[in-house]
Amino acid sequence: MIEIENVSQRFGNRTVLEDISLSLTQRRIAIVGANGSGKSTFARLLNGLQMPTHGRVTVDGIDTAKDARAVRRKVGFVFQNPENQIVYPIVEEDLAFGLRALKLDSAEQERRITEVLERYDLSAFRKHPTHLLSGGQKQIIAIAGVLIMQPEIIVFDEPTTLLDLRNKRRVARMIDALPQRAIVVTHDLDLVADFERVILIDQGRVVVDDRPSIALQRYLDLMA
Ligand SMILES: Nc1ncnc2c1ncn2[C@@H]1O[C@H](COP(=O)(O)OP(=O)(O)OP(=O)(O)O)[C@@H](O)[C@H]1O
Repeated sequence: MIEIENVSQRFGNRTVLEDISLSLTQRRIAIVGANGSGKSTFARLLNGLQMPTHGRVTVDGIDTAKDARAVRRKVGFVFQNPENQIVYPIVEEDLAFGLRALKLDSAEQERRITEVLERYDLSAFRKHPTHLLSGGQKQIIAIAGVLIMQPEIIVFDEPTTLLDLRNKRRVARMIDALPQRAIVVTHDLDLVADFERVILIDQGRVVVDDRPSIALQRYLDLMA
């Protein structure tokens, strides 16, 4: 479980998140809000990419500010732009990169790479140069690179923003099928319409925390 206790985030003298306390337990949670409302900052706090200025974030009791590495083993993070995530020139090398940190033996690495490529119908791309993939393919490979680590929770920061309709649907299906818990920051309201919980952030504060039918309508009202 992710526990956020009295968290505020400041950059210089600017307050981006103000006194947020939440327990994130549901299987599918969406974070929505206007541009600049603080959603990505919130997401980055959840796996220790960002430490809170005030308060604390814990994952199963582990404080992100004390052991970010242990937290990152539990909480994977998918960036909006896969260019931030793909580092190696060949698909299979990129997938192997994260696994090395887990110190798995080579047979287990191989098993996981084959399994994730098969599961997402990507086997033909195994030896493919990553820079020749389309934007949509890059995003799918970037997500596969997080899933292969088998984190318990996955945070997605606007995973469909750069994608065409077909790839948006593909990523939506990937998220839907995940056995893990997922927390998704998005402007794509269709993506999260069936989620269990939607948190609306406005000007750094949680203004609605409810089921989608209520929270998404409040978001639409706020944007009107
Ligand atoms: N590292 C940083 N240093 C300074 N300011 C930052 C930093 N990270 C974010 N900010 C500022 O915090 C505010 C909130 O940014 P954030 O990216 O969290 O918003 P967002 O809700 O995700 O926006 P969008 O929907 O446009 O992606 C912005 O004004 C941004 O410029």
